[in-house]
Amino acid sequence: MSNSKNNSTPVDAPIEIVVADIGGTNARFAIAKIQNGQVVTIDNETILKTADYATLQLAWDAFGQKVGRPLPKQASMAIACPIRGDILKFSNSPWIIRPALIPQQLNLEKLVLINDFEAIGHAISNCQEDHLKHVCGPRRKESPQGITTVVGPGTGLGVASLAFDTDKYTVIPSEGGHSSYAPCDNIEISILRYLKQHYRRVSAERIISGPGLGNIYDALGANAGLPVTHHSDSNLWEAALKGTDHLATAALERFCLNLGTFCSDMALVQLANRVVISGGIGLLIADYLPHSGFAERFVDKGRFERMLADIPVEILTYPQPGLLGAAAAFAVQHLK
Ligand SMILES: Nc1ncnc2c1ncn2[C@@H]1O[C@H](COP(=O)(O)OP(=O)(O)OP(=O)(O)O)[C@@H](O)[C@H]1O
Repeated sequence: MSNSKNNSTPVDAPIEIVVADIGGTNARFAIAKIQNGQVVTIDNETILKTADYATLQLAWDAFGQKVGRPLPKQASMAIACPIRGDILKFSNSPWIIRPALIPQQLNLEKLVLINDFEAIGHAISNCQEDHLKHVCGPRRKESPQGITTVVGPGTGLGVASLAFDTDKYTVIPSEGGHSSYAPCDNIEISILRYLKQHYRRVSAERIISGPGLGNIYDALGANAGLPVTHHSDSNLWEAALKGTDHLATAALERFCLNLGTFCSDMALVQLANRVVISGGIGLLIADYLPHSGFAERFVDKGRFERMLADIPVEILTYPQPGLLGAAAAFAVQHLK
């Protein structure tokens, strides 16, 4: 399961914890076993729709019923919002979390709360190499050192950086997905113009996310004078990837171009020497992206083109990285 960088010699008794990855669309739960600072197993994986539950507590209870035995009294939760202040509000879901009340509400003795993208950072550091698929740039031959930029389109657009120092790593969360959308050509300027009619401010997340494909599709349609609007994100993604709707496929190609620009923008900001793409959408486009215009856009940075051409870009294909990352974050803290 893990090739964690933590070296611990004593043999601890294994402990079981609940791990959760709470996004804007999905609330994922599982039971993880941890021993000697390593994630040993992750079982009972359950994916619930956040929209089906009024609160985190109700979703937690539904998970408990599915497991069918009392849940462990320790938990690690990755949450799609900044972990700051007395009240945590999601950008893309009506759930509200009061960290001080959770232990009592969920009958917990120990709780670790981390940003969902911080969890992805831990997952990247703890997954096996075969869960990292090469997209473009040189193929990495050695363990990463220095800074890895992590970009994850899902319901929103997560961004973090991972700082590796010999056998240790630090995850630095950010809210980079809310930086302003930067159009690169006339088509993208027309997409920005269209979206400005609907949003006071157009952040990168409005384009580079699951719902972003719908925004691009509607904008391309409106700009071409076509009477089209999309109705369901999942149908649109399916049509785009299968090639059954040529406008959806054009929107997907534009999505990949914008993802390329955004990834290299973030790599420059963080002075990274590696980029990893994650998120539900990363997984969805893992086979499409290497054959799209992504790579060309990634290096299209004027005087910095050669620097970007030397950066390997990979996609994290581990199926539930938020759960692995939440478990790994708990394991790191448990060792301290
Ligand atoms: N078949 C599908 N089912 C659900 N969502 C889909 C599907 N296909 C594409 N999508 C898009 O993917 C998004 C969900 O992505 P993901 O699975 O990463 O969710 P999440 O973890 O809740 O997101 P986040 O962590 O960014 O809040 C949806 O908002 C939707 O736009």
